[in-house]
Amino acid sequence: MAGTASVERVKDRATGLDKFVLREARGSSVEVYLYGGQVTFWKNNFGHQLLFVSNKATFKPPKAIRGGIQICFPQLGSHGVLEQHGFARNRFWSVDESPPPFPVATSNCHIDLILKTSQEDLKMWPHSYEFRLRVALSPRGDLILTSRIRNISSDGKPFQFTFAYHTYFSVSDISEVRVEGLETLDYLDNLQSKRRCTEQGDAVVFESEVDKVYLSAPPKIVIIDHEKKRTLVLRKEGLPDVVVWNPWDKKAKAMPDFGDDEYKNML
Ligand SMILES: O=P(O)(O)OC[C@H]1O[C@@H](O)[C@H](O)[C@@H](O)[C@@H]1O
Repeated sequence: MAGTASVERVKDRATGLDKFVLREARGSSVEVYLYGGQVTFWKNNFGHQLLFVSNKATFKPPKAIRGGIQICFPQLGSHGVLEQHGFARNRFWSVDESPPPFPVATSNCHIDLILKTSQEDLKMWPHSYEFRLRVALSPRGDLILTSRIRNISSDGKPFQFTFAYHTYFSVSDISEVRVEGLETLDYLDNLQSKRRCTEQGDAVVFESEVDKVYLSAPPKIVIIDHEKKRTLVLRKEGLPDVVVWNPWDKKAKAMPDFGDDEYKNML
């Protein structure tokens, strides 16, 4: 029997935090927390959970939730004066009650969130902005994130920021995974002081720690998980670069909110 799509606000029992649960008629679902505006769960129409969340993730502010899709804003990584990956991932977002219209219609099953400048954040980052995030689930089970960032400072002075969807995908075994779409691209290697290199292989495979920023990547990237016999197709628009990161065993052990062996199951 086919159901209907729904969006429900619930208080998560385990974490005590508010989240939204989006459900589509054919069985897919998504969970998104107001904390961080973070998607932590995405199940497709075949019942597969596609995102990784660490068993050791703390859902306790001010620490970011280790897994799902973190919103890194206004700074990605350590490329600036702010804390690593900026502050948006550890702020409480609000529901955006009256989002401006979208140029093209998105799925009806969605939630609009917003993060605005606070007096406290102005001390660290003196710019007034509105960050609107729409999290939508399509009837096919696709997850679609759309971000709209607006400068609302009274003097109209432009500001710069970096921004990323820091996604943790769930994979069966990282050494059985390949990523297609990044071959032949130039990348900055964070493990070599951001040295610029060129990807040589015909796909990206994993045998050790990786922390690379692929420059001007194409709009379509494919993750092939041989063991799970699953192919995940990612499409992006307006975001040029792609970060590929896996901490591998040594760094995994050094992360307090990440299991020692969990690097095998995330990408
Ligand atoms: O521990 P954090 O702040 O969530 O960062 C995790 C990783 O995030 C990746 O995006 C970076 O490239 C890595 O360098 C970093 O270690």
